[in-house]
Amino acid sequence: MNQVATTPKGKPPRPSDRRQKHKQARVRTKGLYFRAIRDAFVKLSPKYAIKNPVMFLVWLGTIITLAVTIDPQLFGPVNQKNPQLFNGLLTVILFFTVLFANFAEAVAEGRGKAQADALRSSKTETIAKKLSNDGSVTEVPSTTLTQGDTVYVVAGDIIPADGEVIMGVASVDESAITGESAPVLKESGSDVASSVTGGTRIISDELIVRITADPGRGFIDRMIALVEGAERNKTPNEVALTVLLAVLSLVFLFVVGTLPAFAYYVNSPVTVPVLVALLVALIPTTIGGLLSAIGIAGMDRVAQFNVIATSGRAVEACGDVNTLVLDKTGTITLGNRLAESFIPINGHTRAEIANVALAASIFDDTPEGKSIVRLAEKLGAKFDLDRKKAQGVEFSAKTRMSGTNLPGGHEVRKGAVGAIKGFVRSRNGRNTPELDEAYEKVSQQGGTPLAVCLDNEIFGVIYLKDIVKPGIRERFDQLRRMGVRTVMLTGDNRITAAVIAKEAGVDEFIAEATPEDKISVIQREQAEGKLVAMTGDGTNDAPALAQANVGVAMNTGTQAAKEAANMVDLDSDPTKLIDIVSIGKQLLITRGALTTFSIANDIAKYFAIIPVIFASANLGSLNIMQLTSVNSAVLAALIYNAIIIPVLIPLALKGVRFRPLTANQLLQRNIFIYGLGGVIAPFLAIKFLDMVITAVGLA
Ligand SMILES: Nc1ncnc2c1ncn2[C@@H]1O[C@H](COP(=O)(O)OP(=O)(O)OP(=O)(O)O)[C@@H](O)[C@H]1O
Ligand SMILES: [K+]
Ligand SMILES: [Mg+2]
Repeated sequence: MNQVATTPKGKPPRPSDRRQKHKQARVRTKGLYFRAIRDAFVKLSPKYAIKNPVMFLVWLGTIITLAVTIDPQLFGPVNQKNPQLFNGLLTVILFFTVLFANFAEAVAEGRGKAQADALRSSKTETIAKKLSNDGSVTEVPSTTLTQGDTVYVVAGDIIPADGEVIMGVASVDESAITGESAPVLKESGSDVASSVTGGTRIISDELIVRITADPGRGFIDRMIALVEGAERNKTPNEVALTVLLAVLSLVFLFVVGTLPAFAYYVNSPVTVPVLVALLVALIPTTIGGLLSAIGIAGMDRVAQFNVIATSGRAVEACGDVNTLVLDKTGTITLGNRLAESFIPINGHTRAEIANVALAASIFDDTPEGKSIVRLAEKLGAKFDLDRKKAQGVEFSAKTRMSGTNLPGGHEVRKGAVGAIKGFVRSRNGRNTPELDEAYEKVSQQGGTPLAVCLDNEIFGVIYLKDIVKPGIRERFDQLRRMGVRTVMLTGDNRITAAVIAKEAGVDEFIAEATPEDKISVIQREQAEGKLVAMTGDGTNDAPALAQANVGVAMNTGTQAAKEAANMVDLDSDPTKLIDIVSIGKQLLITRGALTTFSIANDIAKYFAIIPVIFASANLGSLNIMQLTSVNSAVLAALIYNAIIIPVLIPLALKGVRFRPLTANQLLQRNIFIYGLGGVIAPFLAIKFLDMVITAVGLA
């Protein structure tokens, strides 16, 4: 198996349609609506109903109208013919209004619940081979494993719990969580490939794993809770809107409450059921009924992209993001930085630099290191020394070099040109203009130059080739139109960074960045009041992921990175951050549009019904809509009020059509469409329903 291809950097970006497809296959949508209907009734219980103040008020109204259906004289004598028919119809309509709102939420939750079922079925209890300190193996149920235990797994076994590989190399089938059937290579020591997830299956070789999660606290457990919505808390924006809607409802309660006095004064008495109807027509039931569905659907849309958000708050925060911090290699570029050629300098031959580069890379496990070994061997280079006598010097983002300490005190190194210059200088070596020429030549092409040295002598430059992902420029343009600034952060040199930044069209770049720089860039943006999103995979990304307002960790990343982030991308595709930001924006826009529509609707309903109620007080000239009677006007308004909820469910779930515009442009556009539409729609619908009701003789 090609090891390079299994690393996240080497993984090609996948078209989103493929992502969508395999995801849908996992979730059985059959029975989704049946289940939602059942759940809509379950949610009638006061325990749930009270969480939505607007709909709770409608629920209370239903009980009042039911009471006056049973006893029309409950609130005093009424002189109305057949009050029971009107009150009964009203009760049914109000009941359906509540039911429709419950249904909207239940449909939104449905997909997550189905997904949770699928995940649960993959969570079978297994027998784990637990290792004791003395090396003996005991078989224990996987549910008894706790943090710090060590287990042994071999081909065919299910990995019993989340953990880090501490010994061995093996391929693992992670389709239970990612839906992707291609096996993933896991090995100890690697920053990105050492974490394993309980419930996945090892398909070759064997591993020793240190357990990192207590029972019931593993990744799959958390995923189940998340997709099921068990841990769904209202986001701050949602809470604020709920409060606003509740306050608005109280204001209308007050308005409607003072109406009888006014009606009495103009000698046009109104009955209690009409007051209830008027209240329900006025309070923002449309958005009240759809609000939580919009939020759940937003999280679900992120899940469709195979990204697990730890909270709705995280998805929503995406909608407010102003700055996107991205690294270069693997995010903006394809990232399978492979050695393309050796450029010898200072009178050395290609064979010489190939030999030194090979010696500097034999212990280097990074994709870059392995590709250098392959190229050098292809050119005939050999490492003749006893490997046991040599010692690898690992690459670190801080030193920006790696290499080997050879017997006899000789040191071979390769790394960023600046780093190698410093290394050679400290050993009294010389730097030549030839080096700068080679370095610039590679950088101008957007490649990464690595200088190669033996002790204080530089042999030349390795050209690591990398190319900008196709289509990335258009995506950054799109983000810019949405008002999102992109900042590229790279450990690479200034020239390479500038070339790639220009080609990709990022707004700003920072070259030769250390891991600490990532945090300080995020903090700097936040200090200016910006909301920052970033993606990362390594342990050294964890602090920056935690610092960012939206942190997306790669699933191939370390446990630390995944815990610090508020989203995990199961496909480990760093560019997905761009999609997530779009989804978050769409969520906020959808909520805003439907709120505008709902409130415009209610105002229109007010002007439709009020004149009819006061018709007998010689205010009939206000009845511009020429509605037939109080009863038919009220029934028409309330039928519209109920029906509009299920009509808008698809829009709430799918989100309003999204265009990359700035927040201001969008606001203006939406106020125009949804505000104006919200005023006109009820007039047309109520007039039509009034005619139908009159024609069939219901009022
Ligand atoms: N295996 C390696 N051995 C020696 N030097 C390396 C190796 N890999 C990278 N370098 C050098 O170290 C620099 C920093 O690499 P690193 O992978 O940390 O970059 P980064 O900060 O992650 O940024 P980006 O991923 O955007 O390039 C590289 O530009 C390169 O010059
Ligand atoms: K309403
Ligand atoms: Mg990197």
